[in-house]
Amino acid sequence: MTTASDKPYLKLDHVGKSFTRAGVTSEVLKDVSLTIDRNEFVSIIGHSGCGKSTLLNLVAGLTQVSTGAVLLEEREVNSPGPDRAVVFQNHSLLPWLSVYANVRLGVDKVFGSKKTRAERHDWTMHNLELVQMAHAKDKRPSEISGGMKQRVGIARALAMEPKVLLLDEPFGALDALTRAHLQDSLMQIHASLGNTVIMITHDVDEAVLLSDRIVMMTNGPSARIGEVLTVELPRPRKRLEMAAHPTYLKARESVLRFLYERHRFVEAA
Ligand SMILES: Nc1ncnc2c1ncn2[C@@H]1O[C@H](COP(=O)(O)OP(=O)(O)OP(=O)(O)O)[C@@H](O)[C@H]1O
Repeated sequence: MTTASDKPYLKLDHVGKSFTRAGVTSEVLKDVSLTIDRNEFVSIIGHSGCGKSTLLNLVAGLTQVSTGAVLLEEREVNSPGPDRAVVFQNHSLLPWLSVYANVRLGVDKVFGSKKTRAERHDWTMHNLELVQMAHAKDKRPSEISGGMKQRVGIARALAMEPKVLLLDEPFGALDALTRAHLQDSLMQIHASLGNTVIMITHDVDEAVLLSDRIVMMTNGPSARIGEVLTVELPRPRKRLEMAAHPTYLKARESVLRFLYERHRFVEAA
């Protein structure tokens, strides 16, 4: 018997994407198929320029597929929507608004007719508290650090209660310590809210620590999924315990071998 839970939550069905510029067509992605379960945390890793952001933009609905389809709960995705929130590497907060107003903007957009003003205020504060930024609610983006801006960007995305959270190298521009703190926060948020997350990263340790599965892309052009690794580590995961865990080390080695042996990046001449 088929039940609702048997159906794929998010499905990339033979997705291809080409861009045409000045009459020249280049195929970036070719025949990418993947199904992602509700609550799953999936990382996408691959060399620079292989098409990771393109893939995320297709799921976000910011770009259209050339072939195949993206389906969320069996409905085709072909435009952006609040059910899929994106957090970019370069925090995209509105500089003239306070931290609070940046999050509240998204809350009003999604819940304007469903929640009262007081409820929208409480929900905004709740999400700022989730990322430990409530104390800075009245500050402008220029008055807070890069890590804090990224926290606010995540709060803004979470506050919209998206079905899928799309993270495009969210911690890429941060120092190692801040990055570690935010990774820990993200793991806690994922554990308590059970979001479905797709995260692009270049950081092998980040991918192994956070993910249920790691999708490894081949080099472009015409990039495809080369391998998918399931990370069989129990949760909650503690970074210090993981560092010496045999499963962690094995997963890390598999990803490194994929990237640096089997699909080594060769700079175009
Ligand atoms: N709008 C566009 N028009 C034309 N080409 C594009 C467009 N967007 C992306 N591309 C091309 O698609 C390829 C993949 O780009 P994409 O940004 O998806 O790669 P990436 O894997 O995310 O790279 P990085 O890791 O460096 O961020 C590149 O060759 C890029 O030039």
